[in-house]
Amino acid sequence: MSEVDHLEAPRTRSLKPLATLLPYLGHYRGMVVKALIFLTLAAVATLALPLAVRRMIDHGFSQSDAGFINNYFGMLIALALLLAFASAMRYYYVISIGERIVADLRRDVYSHVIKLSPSFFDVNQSGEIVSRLTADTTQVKSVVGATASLALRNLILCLGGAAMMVYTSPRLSALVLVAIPFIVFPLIAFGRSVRKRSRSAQDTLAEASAYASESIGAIRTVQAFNGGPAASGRYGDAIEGAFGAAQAAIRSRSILTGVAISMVFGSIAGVLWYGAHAVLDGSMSAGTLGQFVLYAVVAASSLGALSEVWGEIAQASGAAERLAELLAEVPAIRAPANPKRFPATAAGAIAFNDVRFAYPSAPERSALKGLSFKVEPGETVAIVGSSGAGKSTVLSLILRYYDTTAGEIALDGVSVRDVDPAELRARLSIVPQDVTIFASTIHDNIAFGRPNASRADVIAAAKAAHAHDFIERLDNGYDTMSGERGVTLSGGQRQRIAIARAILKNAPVLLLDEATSALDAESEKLVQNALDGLMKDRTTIVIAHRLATVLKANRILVMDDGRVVEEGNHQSLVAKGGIYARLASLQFDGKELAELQV
Ligand SMILES: Nc1ncnc2c1ncn2[C@@H]1O[C@H](COP(=O)(O)OP(=O)(O)OP(=O)(O)O)[C@@H](O)[C@H]1O
Repeated sequence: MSEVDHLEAPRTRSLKPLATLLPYLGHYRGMVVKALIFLTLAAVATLALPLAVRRMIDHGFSQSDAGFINNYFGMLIALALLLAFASAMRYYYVISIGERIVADLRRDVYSHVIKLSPSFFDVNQSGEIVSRLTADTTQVKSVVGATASLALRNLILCLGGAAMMVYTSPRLSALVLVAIPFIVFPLIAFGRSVRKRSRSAQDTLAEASAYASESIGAIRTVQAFNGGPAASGRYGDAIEGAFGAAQAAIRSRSILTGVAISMVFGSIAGVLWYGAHAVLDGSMSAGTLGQFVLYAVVAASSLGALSEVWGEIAQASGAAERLAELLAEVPAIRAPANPKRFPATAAGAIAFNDVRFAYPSAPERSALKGLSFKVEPGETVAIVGSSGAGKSTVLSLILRYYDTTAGEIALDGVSVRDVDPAELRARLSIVPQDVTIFASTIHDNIAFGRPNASRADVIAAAKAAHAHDFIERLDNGYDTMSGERGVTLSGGQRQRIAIARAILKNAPVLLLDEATSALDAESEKLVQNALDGLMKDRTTIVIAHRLATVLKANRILVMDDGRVVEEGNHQSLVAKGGIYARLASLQFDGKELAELQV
């Protein structure tokens, strides 16, 4: 599947997707074998119990032999102890395997998802992906753990019970055989409807979860627009929808259970009635009838249990399919088979050569339409242009979040497509407009691009970013936890953390998306000073929103509709009276501009 495809609800109804889990089980062969041994042992012990019961009825009671009774009771207790031990061990191994596998699966799915390119996240909601990571893996866990063992145990009991029924009394078994179609047919019919309804309940719930995670993530916007009641209403409707779907599944399932039990036990009563007559006319011993009935109960109740777990297994199969889909996503951006290397000493020269590009999620609309420009090593180039001109796209393509549709982008003379993306990104630092602060310490946030950096390096970077003073004033200094999204930090502080992060990474090329949000004069000055330090001796491409930035740039590229339409410095471009002059007069402080033009 290509990465731009939207993930869809699973279509298959088979249990095949569960095969995805086999390689995981394979890693724990020893545990699986032990689980199977104890499972079989427990089932065999259960099946042996009726044999002892029959002996007791036929011989024990009739001969009134106390020693005989003692023997059989001793056997019975030994069997019960074996059953208890085997069941305990089975539980231990089976549940451990379930937990182990789901841990592996979660780790693999997360490691895979984190490698997928931005184009995948353009079309798939992050809430839905997280729901797969948690809800779907949990469902798989319940199956690999409890449910699979329950199914297997009941299968053994059902088959073993049936075999022992035939062994005990072929005549009565033939009667049961006649009843089987009446039992199996409704099971199959209802089983299907249960599966269909459960899947729709699951899908509805996934949608509701995605909505909840989106609105909780944007809680400020929701509250600012008094969107709470509307959001609650929408979520409530979604949950009611999920409840309705679950209710339908429950209804089918309870009908299934009721029908199965009444068919099974109805048949048993019929057979018992026939058997009782056989005992009366002397053609069968009471013990044999008792043994047969016990086996019939074992076989029938395990069949009933099988019908119940079937629904769960089918649900987990759907979950496994969704996870398999996610694991099958191929990252759109990968390292070539034989990646080229950049020159050992990084100069930081960037060249766009007739680059054309349309976002994979909107292939019919070109974002860049033949863009060419060069940035020399150490140069600072400001990009300006109206909203939607393609400025952020330029940065995204240098970072190779996406591949160009046509044309080439080169760093230090090597096409970005020909190198390992990790090596490319090691040479680039980005300070984005919307800074991400992870729920971690300030130290870890600064060291995000260099996790092994020493405290001294982190402090040096923070000082250069003019962030040290405010960090020192926090309760725990560099060890202060920033909130889930760094909510405790102000906009200017967050930006300085991002600048410190970039300084610590010390890459030869700096990509800067200037924040449009108005910082107060003091913050702005601090951020600007921090940036000046960062831009020194580095190739810098900056999406400029401030007059100070364009004045400092060696060159200004003016973009419009995916192309460079003007190029020069501030004075020459203002003098030209074109797009830049118009943009500048709107965007930058009019008074300052007027002074400059004098
Ligand atoms: N992830 C995306 N998927 C699809 N289209 C996109 C995506 N990001 C941007 N675009 C489109 O590409 C075009 C260029 O967008 P870009 O973000 O590069 O503009 P910009 O000049 O940075 O604008 P702004 O100054 O408003 O940030 C726009 O038409 C935009 O709608």
